[in-house]
Amino acid sequence: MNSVNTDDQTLLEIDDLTVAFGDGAGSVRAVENVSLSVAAGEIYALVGESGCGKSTLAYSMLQIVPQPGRIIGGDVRFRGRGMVTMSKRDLNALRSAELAMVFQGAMNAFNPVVTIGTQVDHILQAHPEVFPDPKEGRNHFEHLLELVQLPPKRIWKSFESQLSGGMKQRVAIAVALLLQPSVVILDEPTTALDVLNQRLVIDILKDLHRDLGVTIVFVTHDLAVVAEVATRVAVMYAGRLVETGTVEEIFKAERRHPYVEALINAIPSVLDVGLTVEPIGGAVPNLADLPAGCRFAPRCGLAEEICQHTEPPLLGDDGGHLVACHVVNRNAVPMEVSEA
Ligand SMILES: Nc1ncnc2c1ncn2[C@@H]1O[C@H](COP(=O)(O)OP(=O)(O)OP(=O)(O)O)[C@@H](O)[C@H]1O
Repeated sequence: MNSVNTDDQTLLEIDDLTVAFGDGAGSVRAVENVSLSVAAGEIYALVGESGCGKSTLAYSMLQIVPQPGRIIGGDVRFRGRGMVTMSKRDLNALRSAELAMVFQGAMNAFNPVVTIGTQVDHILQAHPEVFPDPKEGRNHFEHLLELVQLPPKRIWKSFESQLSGGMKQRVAIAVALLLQPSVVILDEPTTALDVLNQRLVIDILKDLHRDLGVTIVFVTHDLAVVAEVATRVAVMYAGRLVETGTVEEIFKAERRHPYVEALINAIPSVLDVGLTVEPIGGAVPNLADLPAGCRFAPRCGLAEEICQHTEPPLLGDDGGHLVACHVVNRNAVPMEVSEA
């Protein structure tokens, strides 16, 4: 398991955030009343099955929620500055200086008709404030390519079509780091890769964190990756947070959300001893037709009467390990409604 950086300076705060797609009766809330905070130096994982709202939450961190999505409640703060009402100009400045994203399917992120080097030069020309001397910027990019284990000279002259999927993913990571952001957000960085490239990307994320000190937020459905890379975890289910805590708290805790328990049991590689794999029965509910009460109740072996009609609050202890489950929390005292 990984240690948590003791520098608890908060960089990114999600405060009671709600993001909706569509209007009126057809509207769904992909993210609902989510609060969490990411401290400098963390590797923060957003986890959950497909459709739980992870990507939407990640996009919210940069204020790039795609249409017809919009933030209808709460705020996102970077170093204490509210981003939801920030001017476009300030947002752009903040994004290029502090926040970068590697999108899901980064393989198609490049312009196919110009070389990678030319694309990097364009970024450097657009941001002379970061590297007044473009040579310095190029040297930095070469260094980043070395960190992502790619040959700088060859990559500089390459067109996208000359790179494998795994190489493109790593070039996309290097490009995201070009302007020396404080935080890089990666959406499913290992998902589209074969096993060898997944392994490589996991190692590279750890190296980048160690060598550059960059704060990493990544979206994944793979708890095995979380166990190996992350320091802190937020687990989402049907748009809501169901559990947050350090990696140790999530994997070792006795008080754990049944959904997280099920995710862990579905992935034997993250377990200490050889328990059998148990796929999670059922599916994430349609956000337009949510069950009353706990959203996980229809799939939950622990569900009781209260779970059928009352949404469980996220409750925690002083350590910040929070769980939203009536049954699991019943005997854990003292507890208070709290933010992650
Ligand atoms: N562009 C969109 N238009 C309409 N609804 C959307 C759009 N994007 C997301 N949603 C809604 O938000 C929900 C959550 O989507 P999101 O992509 O954030 O989930 P996710 O957990 O990242 O899933 P995945 O791993 O499949 O990307 C979707 O199930 C859908 O209901």
